[in-house]
Amino acid sequence: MENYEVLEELHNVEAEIEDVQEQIRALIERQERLYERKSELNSILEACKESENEANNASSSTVENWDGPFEWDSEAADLRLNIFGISSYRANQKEIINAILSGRDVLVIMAAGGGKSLCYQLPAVLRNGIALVVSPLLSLIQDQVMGLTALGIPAYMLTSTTSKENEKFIYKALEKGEGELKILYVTPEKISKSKRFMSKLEKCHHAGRLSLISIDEAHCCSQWGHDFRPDYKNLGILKTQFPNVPMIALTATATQRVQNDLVEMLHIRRCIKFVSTVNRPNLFYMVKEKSSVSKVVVDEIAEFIQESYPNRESGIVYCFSRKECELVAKELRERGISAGHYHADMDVNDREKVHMRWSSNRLQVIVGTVSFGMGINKPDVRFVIHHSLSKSMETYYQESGRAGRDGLPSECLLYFRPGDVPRQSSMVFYENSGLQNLYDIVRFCQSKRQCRRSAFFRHFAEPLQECNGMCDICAFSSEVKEVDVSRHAKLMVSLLQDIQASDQRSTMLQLVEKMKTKQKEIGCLVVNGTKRATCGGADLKGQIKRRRVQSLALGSVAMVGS
Ligand SMILES: Nc1ncnc2c1ncn2[C@@H]1O[C@H](COP(=O)(O)OP(=O)(O)OP(=O)(O)O)[C@@H](O)[C@H]1O
Repeated sequence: MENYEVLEELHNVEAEIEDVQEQIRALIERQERLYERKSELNSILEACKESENEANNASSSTVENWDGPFEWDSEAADLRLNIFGISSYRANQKEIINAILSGRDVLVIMAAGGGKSLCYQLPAVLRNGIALVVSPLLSLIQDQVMGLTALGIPAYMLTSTTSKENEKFIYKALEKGEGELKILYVTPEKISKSKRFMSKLEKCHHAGRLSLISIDEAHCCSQWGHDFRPDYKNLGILKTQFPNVPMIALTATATQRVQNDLVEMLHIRRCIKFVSTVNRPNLFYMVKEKSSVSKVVVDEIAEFIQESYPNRESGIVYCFSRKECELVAKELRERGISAGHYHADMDVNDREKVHMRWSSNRLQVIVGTVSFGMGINKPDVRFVIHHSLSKSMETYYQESGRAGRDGLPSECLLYFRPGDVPRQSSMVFYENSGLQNLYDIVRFCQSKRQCRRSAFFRHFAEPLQECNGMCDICAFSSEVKEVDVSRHAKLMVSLLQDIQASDQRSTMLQLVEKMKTKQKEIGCLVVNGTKRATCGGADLKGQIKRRRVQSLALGSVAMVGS
């Protein structure tokens, strides 16, 4: 081949590469627009399904004035003030209570700390008979029973920890109406596994003494929710067996899909729905870049706590793994912060001890995995720090929402680094929409422009509200410099495709090394257009591989780009 021929072909190839790059750029832009449109369409679809459901259930769309007046108004007000010690209702509480007392089934979506408990506890006290409350966690139940007992309300629980004596008392109260019992808490397992309990409940109902049924943390019914509990699936039996007993289902968060799902599963299609805003105006949301050096991350967290909370105000630090959680707690202690770890691998007594020490302010910080979750009722948690990102927007909303339940200003700080994405993606890979949910929160973390609060509104399909400078984006919106990293991204994708085509495996760090070598090799950044791996084939293995490649690409592109 002559020199001039080589040069000519080189020019042609370069021109073609430029052409391909242009096309890729256009395609990526189009893909971005399509993603946005897809999410808009999904929201519209959910809204359509919702209005269809409402049209089918004519009664739930009937506008009724749940504000009153009702015949029980003064008795309810008296109980609220003199038994519960609450001077006025919060948003929706009165309406929910009235709907329940009118005998209707009710679905309540109310943010953490909004005051859901009063919505079923007050009607339970006001109505004759016994109210059944299904709640997912022993600790949650214990807290509630303790609180009610302190108010002088006869509340009991029937769980594995109930003494024989109390069990006898409860069964007598259910069967014969003897003794004073107003509110009975059980876990969902009791409903699905104890025939004896169900038969006593049947007798109670038969005698007209079952006043209402409350399903707490109702999102656990839906496998689309963030805390699915298989035993919640069987709770539909309650409405089937006791159709005329009003049921109230309560949760802090439920997307439209979860709401539809749980209404179906609990057989309360004609329920009245009360949806309060997801907005927690007292929470300040911020995302910080996480160093790849773990010591630096702990240094920063310790500094944040010591500087912002010198009076040992309470906080939570969420970690990804049990090991990490023990290590971070130890390192915080070494930096002078009183911290204890909490995870599912610990002995129940040790776990309970840490929880109690933290609840009574003897421990400032609890460093936990996701298992430190539902049932945390501490109202004065001033900060929730995520040492690693959560697996979805919903989970993050729930976990960060444990801050500031007393309504006072509190902070939610999330440490994000792209390198944390693959370890989360391997955990959520087999969950319904697991990767999709993970990528939503990755977008939340990587966003340099969108108000954090508005991201929650969009996620829960709620109209936007003012943030009032209560997130890092709105408070410190500095100049965002745009850098075009598409060439890096293309190179990375081509590397991943090569790896996939040759059936190799690679960690994130190996990938970064490969990327650096490749960049050195070629001296400039071009896409290897000729070595395209075939991603076709509808078999599961192929799909799984493709999704792995996508998930790696998402983390590593950002890593190299940053
Ligand atoms: N109307 C009210 N006025 C003042 N305080 C209230 C009112 N209603 C409830 N509270 C208080 O607010 C706090 C939170 O209430 P509650 O525990 O019922 O919240 P929740 O909605 O169940 O939250 P979570 O989902 O986090 O469990 C409690 O201390 C409760 O006594």
